[in-house]
Amino acid sequence: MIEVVGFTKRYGEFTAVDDLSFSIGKGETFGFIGPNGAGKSTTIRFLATLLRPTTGEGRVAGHSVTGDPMAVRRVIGFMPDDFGVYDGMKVWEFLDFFAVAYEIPRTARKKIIGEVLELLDLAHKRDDYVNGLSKGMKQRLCLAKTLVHDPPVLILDEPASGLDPRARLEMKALLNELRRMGKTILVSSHILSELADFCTSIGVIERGRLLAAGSIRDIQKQLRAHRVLKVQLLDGEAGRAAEILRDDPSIRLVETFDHTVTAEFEGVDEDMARLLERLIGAGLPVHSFAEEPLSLEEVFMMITKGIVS
Ligand SMILES: Nc1ncnc2c1ncn2[C@@H]1O[C@H](COP(=O)(O)OP(=O)(O)OP(=O)(O)O)[C@@H](O)[C@H]1O
Repeated sequence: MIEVVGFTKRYGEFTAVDDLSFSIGKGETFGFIGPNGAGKSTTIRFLATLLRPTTGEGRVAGHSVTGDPMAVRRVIGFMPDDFGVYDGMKVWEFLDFFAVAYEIPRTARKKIIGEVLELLDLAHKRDDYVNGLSKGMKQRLCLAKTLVHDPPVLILDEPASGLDPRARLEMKALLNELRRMGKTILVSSHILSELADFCTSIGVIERGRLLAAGSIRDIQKQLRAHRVLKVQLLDGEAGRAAEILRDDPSIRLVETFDHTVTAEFEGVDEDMARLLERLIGAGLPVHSFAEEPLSLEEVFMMITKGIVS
């Protein structure tokens, strides 16, 4: 549904985005991750047909971003990172304004606006003035306006930025709902935990370059050499377990804390089974023995440190 090929954007001598390529399949939720200034908004504005590339091409639902921007605009819902709302406009008028811009016939508009307000839990605010809404509600309203023309693709630039924890959770639930509705979503953030739960794939961008892209599982697979093993024992036996682990060629770093031993593991699954056997065989009261899944934060740190590419 989204394809970016060799996108580069230069401002004078400065290269904001350098030869970026990635693609996003139908129904995927793609998390576009990178620190401030990495080039996320530049890429997003290009895909939203608001910024001309220095070089490169993009396609959304088969339409060329530079060749047929009007067709692209019809199939995307775009939420910018920084949006304004008009003074003296009511919630329903704001949505009606965008519905008119998308040439939705008058007869259909009322129904669509009602449905979108319902979906975004804003129905009770229908006749309130937009500038009197809380930040979280304004953010939801901006998401609502991206949906009035029922686009198959949503391009959302930091939709949860500046929200309090509760509003962030609500935004997350909404994005999950939109994914269930079959939308293809590109969502950017510099807060990883925000994306970890619901993205099917990610792209990591830093200083204008894409460091990794693909499904979270594939990226985690590349990191298999850096697996972490966590063993919990009953009272006072962590030291003895640590000794046994240290002695094994599949283990690198070992740390103990309280009743827990954490070890960096470099072997294969069979080595892990053998380790458990050794611990039990030595009579140690193993309470739990498991591989620690890598969090998205850890994956990101490894990628940006150049450990994987
Ligand atoms: N119009 C412009 N002229 C010059 N430099 C620009 C312009 N727009 C963006 N940049 C620079 O390009 C780089 C990428 O900016 P961009 O806004 O895409 O980053 P970002 O990843 O979206 O960051 P943030 O999370 O802070 O929004 C930054 O160094 C920025 O200062």
